[in-house]
Amino acid sequence: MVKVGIVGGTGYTGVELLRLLAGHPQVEVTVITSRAEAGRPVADIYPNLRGHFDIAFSEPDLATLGACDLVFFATPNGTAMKLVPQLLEQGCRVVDLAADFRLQDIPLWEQWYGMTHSCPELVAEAVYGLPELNREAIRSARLVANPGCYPTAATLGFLPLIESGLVRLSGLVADCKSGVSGAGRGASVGTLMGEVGESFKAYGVPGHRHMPEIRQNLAQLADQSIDLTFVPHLLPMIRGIHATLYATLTDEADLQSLYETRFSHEPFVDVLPAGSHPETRSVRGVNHCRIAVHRPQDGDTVVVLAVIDNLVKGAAGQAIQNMNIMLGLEETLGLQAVALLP
Ligand SMILES: NC(=O)C1=CN([C@@H]2O[C@H](COP(=O)(O)OP(=O)(O)OC[C@H]3O[C@@H](n4cnc5c(N)ncnc54)[C@H](OP(=O)(O)O)[C@@H]3O)[C@@H](O)[C@H]2O)C=CC1
Ligand SMILES: CC(=O)N[C@@H](CCC(=O)OP(=O)(O)O)C(=O)O
Repeated sequence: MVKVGIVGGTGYTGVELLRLLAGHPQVEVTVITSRAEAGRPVADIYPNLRGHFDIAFSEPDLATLGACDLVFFATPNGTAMKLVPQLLEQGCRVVDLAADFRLQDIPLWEQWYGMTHSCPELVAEAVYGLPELNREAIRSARLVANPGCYPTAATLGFLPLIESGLVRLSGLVADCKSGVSGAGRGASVGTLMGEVGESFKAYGVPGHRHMPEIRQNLAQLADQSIDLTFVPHLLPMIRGIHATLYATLTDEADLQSLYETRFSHEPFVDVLPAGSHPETRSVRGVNHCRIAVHRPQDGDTVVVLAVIDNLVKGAAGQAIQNMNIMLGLEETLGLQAVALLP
C-alpha cells in the first residue's frame, strides 16, 4: 500500500480527497492534518466517512508527513511552499492543490497572490498537473502543481482548437460559472445561502488570479502569447463549473472529429455527440470533463461547452489522477464512480 498524507483535511478539497481515497485499493491515508481539529477522529466531523477511516486529525508535522510516500496539500495559497522543500528532501512526492507552483513567472505570481514566494527555485521543477497536457512529465515529477478549477475547464475546452492552430489567438473568451463550494469551506458573507440563493452574478471582471494561469496554459499550447477575456460567475448551486468558451475560426475543419480524435484516449474527457448541451449534474462527484463543440449557424465563431465538478476534476479528483500517474498506478483507480443524478 502507498502511504499518503493530507495537509488541510477539513476543507472541502481535503474531505473530497478522503471521500475518493476511501475507494482507492492501493492507498492508505496515514496522516491527515488540521490545527483546529487536532486529536479529533475524522469520522466525528465528517459522518459520511464513518466506517472508512479510523484516523484522527493531527498537527502538521514534518516528521510524520515525511514518512509518507506522497503528500497532498489542500491548504490555502502560500502554505505548501513553506513545507515542500523539506518534504522533497525527505524523499516525499507532493501534489499541491493550491496555486503555489502553478505560475512559472514568479513576479507575476507574487503580483496576483500578494505575497513573496519562499521557494521560487522549485517552481521551475514543478510540473503543471493537467494530465491531458503533461502526462509524461507528471510520471517522473517530484512536485505537481494541481491546476485551478476554472483553468481546468477552460484549458480542456480550448485545447484541441489552439493545439491545431485553427483559431485566432486574440479575442478568446472564457465565460465561466461556478458553484459556491469553489470558494472553500471558510465562512464568508458572500457565500451565505441568503446571499447566493435565487441570485446570480459575475465577479472578478477587472481581474481574477485564474486569468494568468489560463493564459499560461493556452500560450503553451499555441507556443506564443494569446489574448483572452475571462469572466467568472457565482451560481446558486454547490458543486460544478460550466465554461462557455468562444473563439474565431481561421480555417475550415470538422470540429466534432477534431475533438473526438484529440480526446479519444483520455479516460476523463468525454466529447458529447454533436449538438449536445452538457449539464453540471452529469459530472457531480466524478472526475470527468464533458465537452460539446458547436459552430452556430455555420459562422466563424466556435462555441465550446465544458463542464466539470470543481471539487473533483477541478481539485481532488485531478490530484488523485496525478498521484496515480506519478506512482505508476492505473490512472483511473479510485475515480471510477458514476455521477449522482438528479
Ligand atoms: N474549492 C475548490 O473548488 C477548489 C479549491 N482549490 C484549492 O485547494 C485549496 C484548499 O481549498 P479548500 O478545501 O476549499 O480550502 P479551505 O479553506 O476550506 O480549507 C483549508 C484547509 O487547510 C488547513 N490550513 C489552513 N491554513 C493552514 C496552514 N497555515 N498550515 C496548515 N494547514 C492549514 C485548514 O485546517 P486548519 O486551519 O485547521 O489547519 C483546512 O483544513 C485552496 O488553495 C484552494 O484554492 C483548488 C481547486 C478548486
Ligand atoms: C466560486 C469561487 O469563489 N471560486 C474560487 C476559485 C476556485 C479555486 O479554489 O481556485 P484556486 O485553486 O486557484 O484557489 C474563486 O473564484 O476564487
